[in-house]
Amino acid sequence: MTARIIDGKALAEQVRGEIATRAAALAARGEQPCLAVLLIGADPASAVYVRNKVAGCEKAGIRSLRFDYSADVAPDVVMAKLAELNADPAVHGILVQLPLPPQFDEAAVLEAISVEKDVDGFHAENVGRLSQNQEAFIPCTPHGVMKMLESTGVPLAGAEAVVIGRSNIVGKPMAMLLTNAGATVTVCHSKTRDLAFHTRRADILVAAVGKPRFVTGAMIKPGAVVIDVGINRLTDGPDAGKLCGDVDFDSAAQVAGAITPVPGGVGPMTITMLLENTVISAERAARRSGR
Ligand SMILES: Nc1nc2c(c(=O)[nH]1)N[C@@H](CN(C=O)c1ccc(C(=O)N[C@@H](CCC(=O)O)C(=O)O)cc1)CN2
Repeated sequence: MTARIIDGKALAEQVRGEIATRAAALAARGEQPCLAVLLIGADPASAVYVRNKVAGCEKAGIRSLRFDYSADVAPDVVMAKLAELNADPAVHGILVQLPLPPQFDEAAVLEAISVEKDVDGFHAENVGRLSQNQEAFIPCTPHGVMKMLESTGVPLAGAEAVVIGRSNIVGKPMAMLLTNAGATVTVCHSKTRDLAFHTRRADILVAAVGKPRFVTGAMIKPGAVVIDVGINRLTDGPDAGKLCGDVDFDSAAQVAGAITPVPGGVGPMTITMLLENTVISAERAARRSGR
């Protein structure tokens, strides 16, 4: 079998077109969507992601505000900026790019963002709402994965889904979304005994481990949908300098029914869902002010 490729770049383009239409309609009603992005420190990957978020906003007709801080900035300075942005009615979305330097208490920073403007969906209240299947901002990467799964037409209700990874950003919200959609979900992680026993049972396999080419074809059920959330830069070997996922694409594509590539899979959908959450927040603000 050779798997069908789930093209995240193409899907992202299509969804971004719809987002731009919604943003233009809001602007015409006097509520131009606006996203504030805070980048702390000089992590090169974070700088790329923030640049891409700002560029994505511009293309979709979303205003963006960018605030850059040195790695040694005092947490109080960032907290004061968040309070200012929370109070600004022209700002609909606020995000702090992760990871943060060590002097920061990540949970405290994420909780300092207003729940209504938490377009990353990392605030504990949004996480709680998602776990109860209530309306909430959904974290962008797992939300993008759900859109990709929908695009394949694979039935989620009753499916066996296995998520490898239990991070707050991807693994846990991914498991909640799949559960809410009716899948039977197993969450595997570094302490899981006999990982392959679980992965080989999965109709839907989501890999978010952070280990290059960790999931091989031998660990995949024939015909499964394989979603690769990993983004790893290889440091040695013939592919040094290249990006790869957590899935060994070549062997996995021989077994899976459908698979996401890296790059060009889940990554582009992550930023797309951020843009959508910002537009949703602006639509709610417009409704509240009767526009
Ligand atoms: N505040 C947040 N911080 C982080 C998040 C997040 O959702 N919110 N997620 C990740 C990083 N991330 C977005 O911030 C992100 C990662 C990757 C991509 C992407 O488009 N990847 C491309 C490859 C890009 C490259 O060349 O490096 C791809 O997979 O095709 C977008 C966003 C951690 N921090």
